[in-house]
Amino acid sequence: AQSGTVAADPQQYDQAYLSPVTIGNSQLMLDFDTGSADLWAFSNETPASESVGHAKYDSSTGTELQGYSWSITYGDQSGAAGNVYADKVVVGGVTATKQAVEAATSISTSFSDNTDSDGLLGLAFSSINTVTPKQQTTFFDTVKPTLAKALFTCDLKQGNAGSYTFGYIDTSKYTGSVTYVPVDDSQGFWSFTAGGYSVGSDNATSGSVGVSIADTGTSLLYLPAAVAKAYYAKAGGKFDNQQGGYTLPCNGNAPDFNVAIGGKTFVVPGSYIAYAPITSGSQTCFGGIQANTGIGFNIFGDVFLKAVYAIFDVSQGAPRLGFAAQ
Ligand SMILES: CC[C@H](C)[C@H](NC(=O)[C@H](C)NC(=O)[C@@H](CCSC)NC[C@@H](N)Cc1ccccc1)C(=O)O
Repeated sequence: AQSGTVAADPQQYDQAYLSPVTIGNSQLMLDFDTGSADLWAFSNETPASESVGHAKYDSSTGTELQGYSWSITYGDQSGAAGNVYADKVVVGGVTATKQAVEAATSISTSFSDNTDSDGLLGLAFSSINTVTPKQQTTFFDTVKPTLAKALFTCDLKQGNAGSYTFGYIDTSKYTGSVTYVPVDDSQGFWSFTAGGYSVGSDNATSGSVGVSIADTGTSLLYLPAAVAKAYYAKAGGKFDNQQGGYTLPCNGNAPDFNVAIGGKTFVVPGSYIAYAPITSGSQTCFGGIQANTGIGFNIFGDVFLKAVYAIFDVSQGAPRLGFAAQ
């Protein structure tokens, strides 16, 4: 049975985390994304003008799935599209001998401009994979039957290399016990329900954060508008239309954000919420907590995930998420 671990290297401000992946004979840095289910990469089929500075998948090692195609759009209106190959994919020593690899023939500018990332490796449920005429499986679903345990874990860090594991839980990566919560995979996401919250030291959690997805491919923590408002009221922040979100002082006094999941309280340090100066050298920071307006659910992105050890587990049949403090 297979198991393995791979580094997750942070970009500036932990905007995204990139991991080395071998596809055929190509070495690429991919953004592992539990919020989508396509494995796509810059390729020899991507226009040169769109792939400057990127490593590219050389599809000559793959077997083209004739007549297959893919096209994906993300919440930030970015996206990509292209053709499909079956090829060998290796992540941290775990091998998928015939994985659907989606070679991009067109890519939106936000991906072309981010030269650290050579594509995405989707880890949501394969039910939202975009390949037609026959939907394909994610890397995790492809290797799942061969894994020692049908699960993968995520250990992201603030400003430091973290890791993903496949097939095993690294008990040295967390403290205390793991709290498991049920996952509703009906929309293809790792969706769970978060409970009450509190700001700073006042521990009387109030309200209910509600339906949330765990999304390693989203940088920030998107919460109900009322919760974001309550946080920034305590943090001395304000909604800045020009910045398109809440900002707060970068002065190191941002209060922690506490949220109950499965009856256990997890703490997002205030230092993660003073996310990044709005312009370099500014004393005003863009907030790591923003309102989920227009999304319809909360997104527990990297600002939250780097505060915990997360276990994406289908070993029990029904999918579940495990969280532990790190
Ligand atoms: C507007 C598109 C909606 C959101 C929907 N798409 C999705 O839900 C896709 C699969 N997932 C996503 O757009 C989001 C989760 C839902 S947010 C509304 N996760 C993937 C995102 N983090 C990938 C990414 C990584 C780096 C840079 C940018 C984007 C659809 O196709 O209908």
